[in-house]
Amino acid sequence: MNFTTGAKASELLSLDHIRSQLIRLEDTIIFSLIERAQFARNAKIYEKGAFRDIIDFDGSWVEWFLLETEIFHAKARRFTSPDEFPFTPLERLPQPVIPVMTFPRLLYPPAASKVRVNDQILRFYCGEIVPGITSAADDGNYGSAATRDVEVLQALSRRIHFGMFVAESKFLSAPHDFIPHILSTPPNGDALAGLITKPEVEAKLLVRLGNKAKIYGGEFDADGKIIETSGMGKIDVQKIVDMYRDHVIPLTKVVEVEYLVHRLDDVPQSQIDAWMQSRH
Ligand SMILES: C=C(O[C@@H]1C=C(C(=O)O)C=C[C@H]1O)C(=O)O
Repeated sequence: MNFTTGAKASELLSLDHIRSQLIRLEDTIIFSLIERAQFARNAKIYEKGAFRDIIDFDGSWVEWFLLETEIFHAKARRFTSPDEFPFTPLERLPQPVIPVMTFPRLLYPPAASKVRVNDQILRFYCGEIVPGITSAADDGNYGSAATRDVEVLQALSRRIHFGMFVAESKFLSAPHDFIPHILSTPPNGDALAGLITKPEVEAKLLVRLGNKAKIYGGEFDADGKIIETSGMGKIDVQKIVDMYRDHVIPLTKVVEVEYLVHRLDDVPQSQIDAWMQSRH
């Protein structure tokens, strides 16, 4: 999200604006997956310790790429942006080498600081998505494949953690709907999930995603004439749709609910009372 346009927090937190950002992120994720699908699975790059003798690192080749990439990006202040959530623990990342920009405060920090699902993203992407979009071979392109993996992982992380902005937007639109379920003991996660779930939005997304993937994966001849529109020449389009249905959307909703569960942490009772009064 571009936070430096001078737009007001209320504009940045409008649900329509946030959803437009999610739609734009579909393009990034589809193209990044198409790029990864160019290379073989190269299963060795996901095995922890497989390159230990070469890189002196106990994790996988891809996890090493992720660490080194995020260390470099941290120097360029990437992770001071409100919608960036590194896979690498913050304490392992260096400080920016350029002055940090100021951003409008959109999320509620005591809630936002408690929601991180990058481990789940890494697990489903490496374990299920890569095998679904690559040939079960080893072409030796370990650097190229890992570079594309990092791009997909970072885009998926932004997309899924965007659920916090969605949750904040929905909360501020009707706090009285959410507060009783947040304050119940234990918090009523199912009720919160029911409030944030919009089946019609999800259904439209999956149709749009499939159509985009077919077009983006299409083939053109030397004269620019379209010769293939199934998208299957570059990637198994259905795997992209399945990824959103089975992982991206469900994990985004987990982020929304987890954020809401902590949305009243340290909030003064007077503010909660005022929100409850606002329902009239
Ligand atoms: C992101 C939203 O919240 C939920 C999650 C969605 C998703 O991950 O695509 C879509 C609709 C909702 O069920 C939203 O309402 O736009």
